Amino acid sequence: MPKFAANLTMMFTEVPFLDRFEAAARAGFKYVEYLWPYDYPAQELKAKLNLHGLKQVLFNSLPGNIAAGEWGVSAIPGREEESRRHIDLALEYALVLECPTVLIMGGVVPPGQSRAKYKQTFIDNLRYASEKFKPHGINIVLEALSPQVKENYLMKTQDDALEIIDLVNRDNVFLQLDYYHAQNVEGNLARLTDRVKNVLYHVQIASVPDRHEPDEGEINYPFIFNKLDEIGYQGYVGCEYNPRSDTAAGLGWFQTYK
Ligand SMILES: O=C(O)[C@@H](O)C(=O)CO
Ligand SMILES: [Mg+2]
Repeated sequence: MPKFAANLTMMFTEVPFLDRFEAAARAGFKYVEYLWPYDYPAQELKAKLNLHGLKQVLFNSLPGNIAAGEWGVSAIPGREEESRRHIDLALEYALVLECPTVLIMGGVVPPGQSRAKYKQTFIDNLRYASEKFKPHGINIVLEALSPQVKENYLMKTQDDALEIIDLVNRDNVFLQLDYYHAQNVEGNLARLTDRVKNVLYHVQIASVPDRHEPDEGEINYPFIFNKLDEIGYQGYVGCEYNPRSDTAAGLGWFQTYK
């Protein structure tokens, strides 16, 4: 049975961020993930996790200048120093939070720029991250994002991410499969799951097309959860969706899994 993690960036937004840990625990979650921890001291976040008996399973490296359209700097040529600062900071947080996995954000490739150069920059920075994280047993994941959410992101399909994982060629760099993005771009989710199973390390879910609870829309999630069991997936499943209304009221789908 999948181990579900509440995504505290999207869920429980009825309460301030630091109160979402308690709300997730009350709703029956044992695991949490969220985009970025950096607005808070790591020790303060760890205290919240401990207080509510939660384990942090994922967070991201910094995104760069979101207002300027950035979504990660680790693939941007000329921003290597900044990328490595982001990676070092992510490691500091991962150690305090005892978080086993960090998503390294790649970047948007502006139209007209060389995708090959962005890819190579990302590979170089990922090798830096891999070496830094390796002695601590921390893993890296890469995620493909659909254009609906982030146009011109370096990785749009799972194959884009798989190619980079292959070229990085390090044993602590894996795939984060977000079924919401995968359905937007690729579909064929059961076969896709089989195809990526050897590098699959984190999963995220939401309905398509509306990115709500996984109990509506065009993806049959009970079937996908069985599929994950069938391939022996041992990782976490992040609930990265925008609740239709009240988060707790929308958790009917979760009752059979907690
Ligand atoms: O799917 C998403 O948007 C997130 O998982 C994320 O990490 C943003 O890059
Ligand atoms: Mg995602």
